[in-house]
Amino acid sequence: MSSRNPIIAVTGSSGAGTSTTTDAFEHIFRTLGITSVNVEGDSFHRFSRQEMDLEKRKAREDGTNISYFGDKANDFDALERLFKGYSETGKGRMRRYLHTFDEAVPYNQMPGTFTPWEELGEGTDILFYEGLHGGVVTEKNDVAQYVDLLIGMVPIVNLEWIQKIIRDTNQRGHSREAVTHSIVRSMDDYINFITPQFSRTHVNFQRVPTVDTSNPFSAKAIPSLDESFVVIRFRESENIDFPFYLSMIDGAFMSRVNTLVVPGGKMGLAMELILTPLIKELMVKKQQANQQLDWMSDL
Ligand SMILES: Nc1ncnc2c1ncn2[C@@H]1O[C@H](COP(=O)(O)OP(=O)(O)OP(=O)(O)O)[C@@H](O)[C@H]1O
Ligand SMILES: O=C(CO)[C@H](O)[C@H](O)COP(=O)(O)O
Repeated sequence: MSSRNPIIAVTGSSGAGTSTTTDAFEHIFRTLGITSVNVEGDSFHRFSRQEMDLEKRKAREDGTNISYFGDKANDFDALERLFKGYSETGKGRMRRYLHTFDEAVPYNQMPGTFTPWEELGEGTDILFYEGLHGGVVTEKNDVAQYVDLLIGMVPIVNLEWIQKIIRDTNQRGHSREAVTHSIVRSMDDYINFITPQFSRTHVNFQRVPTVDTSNPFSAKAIPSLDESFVVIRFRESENIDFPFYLSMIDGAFMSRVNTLVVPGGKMGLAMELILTPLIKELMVKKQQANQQLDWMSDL
């Protein structure tokens, strides 16, 4: 963690809604006049789509497994290096993984490829990461230690699968069977690398549908926000102004001493009310750390 160069990470599985959540953060950054550098977790995959297909085939032949949730297919060293480097110097390197033709055409590349690495950070206030591994800890890597504000985006698993299946078939050109197969193939890594992160987060936003999602593999549409509630769990409940949230968010209630539940339609408002003071606090600490540094260099 670093007061001078804070890192915010939204972590969640594929299809959980981390990209969608970025809009809420960008809105808060704009309102507070914060310049952020946005890093997409998928850019730390080790392989292009074509290479990954080959790796999957090799793993099948060896009787092993590889998935985008695990350490074989992602470069946790590089992710940890970026977080460490940014927290120390406010700089680092990033690239993008291009999923669709719409994303790839401006770069004159094919979907499933990476853009070249580029330098980032100069003149930014905050690094904002959204992706699969913002809170990952393994025997070899500890990415979570550098994150100042870690947010979990975690729909209940049936909803997560529906979101993934519908997004991957409609927007990324995969067949329903291929997406289903990738969910099955990823299960071990899901349990070992993805879910443990949600016990390290400062706040989790868990969307729970109020419509039947019992067969996610046959779902035709994503339950809407109005067809869901959002369960918001805080790691520490001291200093959290629950009475304020309850008075501001129509239909909100507490289900546990550290857990607020809001109607799905109020998710954006809840995110703004909850995250704005946390982000402001990071900025105040940043300012204080910089003032201290200036003061020391004047001595
Ligand atoms: N709160 C929500 N209400 C309705 N649909 C949602 C919500 N959040 C996400 N979705 C839908 O779920 C799908 C997946 O969301 P998104 O692309 O943000 O996931 P992601 O976590 O960024 O996935 P990946 O890491 O694989 O890119 C999208 O089609 C998005 O529109
Ligand atoms: O969302 C994902 C992981 O977060 C994708 O499964 C991964 O990025 C590979 O993408 P594609 O299937 O478009 O090649």
